[in-house]
Amino acid sequence: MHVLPLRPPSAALPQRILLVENSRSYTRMVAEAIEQKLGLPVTVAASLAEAHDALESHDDWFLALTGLVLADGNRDAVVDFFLDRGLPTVVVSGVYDEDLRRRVLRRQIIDFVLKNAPGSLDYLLWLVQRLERNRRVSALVVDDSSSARAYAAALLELYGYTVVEAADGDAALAALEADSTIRLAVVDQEMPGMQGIELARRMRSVRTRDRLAVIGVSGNEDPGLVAHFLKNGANDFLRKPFSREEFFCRVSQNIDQLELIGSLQDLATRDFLTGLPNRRHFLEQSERMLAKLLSEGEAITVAMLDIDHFKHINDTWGHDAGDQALRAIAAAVAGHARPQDLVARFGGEEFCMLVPGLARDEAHAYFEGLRHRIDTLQIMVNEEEVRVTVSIGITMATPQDSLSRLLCEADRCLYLAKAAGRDRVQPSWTPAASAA
Ligand SMILES: Nc1nc2c(ncn2[C@@H]2O[C@H](COP(=O)(O)OP(=O)(O)OP(=O)(O)O)[C@@H](O)[C@H]2O)c(=O)[nH]1
Repeated sequence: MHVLPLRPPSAALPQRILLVENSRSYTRMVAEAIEQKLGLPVTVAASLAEAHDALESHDDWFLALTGLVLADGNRDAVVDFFLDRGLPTVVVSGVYDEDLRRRVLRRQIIDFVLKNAPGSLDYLLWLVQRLERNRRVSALVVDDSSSARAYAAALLELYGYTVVEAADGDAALAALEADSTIRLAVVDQEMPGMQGIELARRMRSVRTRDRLAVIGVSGNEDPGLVAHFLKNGANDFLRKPFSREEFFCRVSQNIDQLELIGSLQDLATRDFLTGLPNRRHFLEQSERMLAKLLSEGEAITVAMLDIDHFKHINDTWGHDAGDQALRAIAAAVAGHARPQDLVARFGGEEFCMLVPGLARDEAHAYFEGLRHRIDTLQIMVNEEEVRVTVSIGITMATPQDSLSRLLCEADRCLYLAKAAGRDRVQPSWTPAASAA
């Protein structure tokens, strides 16, 4: 089904955050903000002893946020406590001390956040969300130097990314082709064979800017290098040697941008209520798919589906119940569709589908199956079961067909299905006796 990829459910990954601080007002504020704005569970502890008990009582830890001065330990003892347990850790400190900051960041601590600085809570929330999401992002590190590769890979892993390494351009292109989850590539310029700029150009020809961020890296002082990288498709550039903070900022900014593009694309192409592709997206996709399938001589069925007496559901159980029914039916439509089918919420209570590769009888049976699937849906509203039925009009493309004629014809059949009593599939042809 050509539904845009939904983000994999977060629930599959550990979500719990341990917040360790002796100031109750601070822990309350941070815990509330994380739970309400990010929807992640927070457990609060005021000492290492309480942190120990908390860690024992759950097994779904994702991150620790900790102060450095606690009743039963401070500074290195606190850092050791979390690092010994292998828990990704962010230090939240009440005092600005540059030596301390540097010392802490030399350890495997993710970040050092100043507690009372302006904007610090917003930064902390952004950081937690970024780290949470990074776990679903793969990053490719391309460098012929194994030590440089290991350095960048270790930093990316510290920030939660899944890392794929490549020692040259060809291996990088092969990795990119094999793994569609790679969203970020950190590419060194000075490599034998294909250099970084050429690799950036070739990567860009196979992955557009909305799907992959490329960061060029080089120790070369050549002043033209940055522009050269950017003109060849890189999004950003880092000069070696870079600090881990600079690295993290650049990487995060690029991934943030990629996500922003993704959510704008979602807004433009998805129906907000049901998550299905919207009418405009369906029409664009279908035009392209129809032309291709017709040229290949493939059978194509177009269907319009409308919920029966939907006004009655709204009037009887309320608009929210109507919305719930719409979501349930959308999920049934999406669940019935095969990977090659196009589906959309076409308007109010109307859905549309383009289904390739089925002969008349098969198409009829396919939509009968969908009608039955919706008939048997159990939609619970205020502990009451609401049943819904749908009417479906279907038609098949002829060799020179147009999308607008197919949609009109499916709509005409839908009207006939309604007129004949609803809860039925009405083909534009006379079904063989054994069909459906
Ligand atoms: N809850 C909810 N209702 C919607 C939405 N979009 C459209 N509707 C309602 O859908 C109903 C459509 O009603 P009608 O076009 O009269 O059709 P119907 O009641 O389904 O009757 P038939 O199609 O003739 O079986 C109207 O009451 C709209 O307000 C929506 O997003 N949410």
